[in-house]
Amino acid sequence: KQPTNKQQNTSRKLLPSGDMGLPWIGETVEFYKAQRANQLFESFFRPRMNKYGNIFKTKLMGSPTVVVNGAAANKFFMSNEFKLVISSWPTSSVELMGRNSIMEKQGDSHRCLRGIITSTLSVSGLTAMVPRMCASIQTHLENNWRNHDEISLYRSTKMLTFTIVLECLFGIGIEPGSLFGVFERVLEGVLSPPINFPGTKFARAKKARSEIEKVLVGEIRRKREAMEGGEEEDGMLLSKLVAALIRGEITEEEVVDNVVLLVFAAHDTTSYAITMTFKMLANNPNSYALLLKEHEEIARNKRAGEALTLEDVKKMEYTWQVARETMRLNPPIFGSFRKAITDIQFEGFTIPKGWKVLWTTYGTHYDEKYFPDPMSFNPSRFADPIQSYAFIPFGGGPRLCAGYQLAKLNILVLVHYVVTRYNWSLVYPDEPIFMDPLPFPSKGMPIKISPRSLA
Ligand code: HEM
Repeated sequence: KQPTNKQQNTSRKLLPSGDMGLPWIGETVEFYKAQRANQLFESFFRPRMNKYGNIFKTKLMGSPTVVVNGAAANKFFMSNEFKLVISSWPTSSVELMGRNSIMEKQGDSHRCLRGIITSTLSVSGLTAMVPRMCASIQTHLENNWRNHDEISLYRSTKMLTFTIVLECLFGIGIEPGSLFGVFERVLEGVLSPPINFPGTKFARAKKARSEIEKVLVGEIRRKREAMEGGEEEDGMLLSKLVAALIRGEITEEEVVDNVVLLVFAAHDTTSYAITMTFKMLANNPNSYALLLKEHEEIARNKRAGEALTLEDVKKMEYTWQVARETMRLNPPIFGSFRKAITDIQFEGFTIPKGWKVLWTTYGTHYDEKYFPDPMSFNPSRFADPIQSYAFIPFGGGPRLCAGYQLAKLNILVLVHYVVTRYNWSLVYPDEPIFMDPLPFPSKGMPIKISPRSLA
């Protein structure tokens, strides 16, 4: 008896077949080529989804990998973290972030670290953070934007995000510019091949990582001494981590590795989200007019020099719709790998233990089933509830982005100060986006700026 179409497709998708490219490499070359050109969806995922459906098999970097798309698959694989799958990072990331960072943790130790990190982003944590963030952003604009008529928005937001994570989240004061370059060197190696020969990106990153370690260990020990001498926990993440260290719940290596990981997780993601938000606003003047009205109203109710509050940020509803629509169309992270820790049955498919699973943001963000007319920029679609697990720039389940609230604050507060204080325009409206491995504007998105005051 002939198998039905569905069965034919199913066995084809999951059989290790001859059209999967070379035995070890599989489709890795095609994948990387598409990634570098920021064409992962158009050149890699979409053609295969058209041919095989939302779930298909490929082979990437030596691993049989099942690519999954759609809200049901996202929900299944994300919420079954630790039960059926675990997150799976390349060797270079693990070596550079450290084996003790949250991304390598499972079960109770994951819960413990995550609890400490997210406790700084509770309502009371965020209430205290908003004025600190306003101060960091205004200082940054004062030092890097004032008296300039052109700046690189991407470069500027990278430096700013770095400062915000250290100053506003951890409470580690830094000299502007110091450590930034060293961290950048670590980040450049995070997804490069793990070849530790002099001159390779990975070797440079390893060296930079040990420089950072020295500085951080110094900070941690100073903080520990002060807290053991009676200094109160100040609500910042460094003091919360050191308090847990003193209580014996975590180790010094865990503190170091998680500082490095959080800077990494925050850095290119938030700065890309911010630069693309400005790009979308430049290309959609009607949206910009609405957004500007929202911020002018908030600014008019403030005295000169008065910082924003969490209440003000909550009023930036349309701006958050713009930012979400921007991340739907331009997700900073294209997806993430998992490893099956047991044989998995999903929608009639069997995914054997040890295989990789790759969920992608594009697969649901560009699906008209969830987002009608998916390629058009329409921020107000977020005025209505969105089906769960269809909008996933921050992932979902137990590994949902732990810095989601920080990223949101960073985007909204920066947009506020820029649009109320500057006229701006893109230098290259059609600037291409590259990926290595995260997306970035190829020329750093220069913008022309001039000061403006409220009418
Ligand atoms: C627009 C900005 C950001 C985006 C798009 C983003 C996206 C993501 C995504 C997709 C994940 C899940 C990865 C997976 O499932 O494998 C994730 C995890 C994570 N993110 Fe973010 N992120 C952003 C900003 C931040 C910031 C600012 C921080 C912290 C300072 C942060 C910290 C983390 C951490 C710690 C995890 C791992 C959570 C865990 O394993 O429990 N992220 N992020």
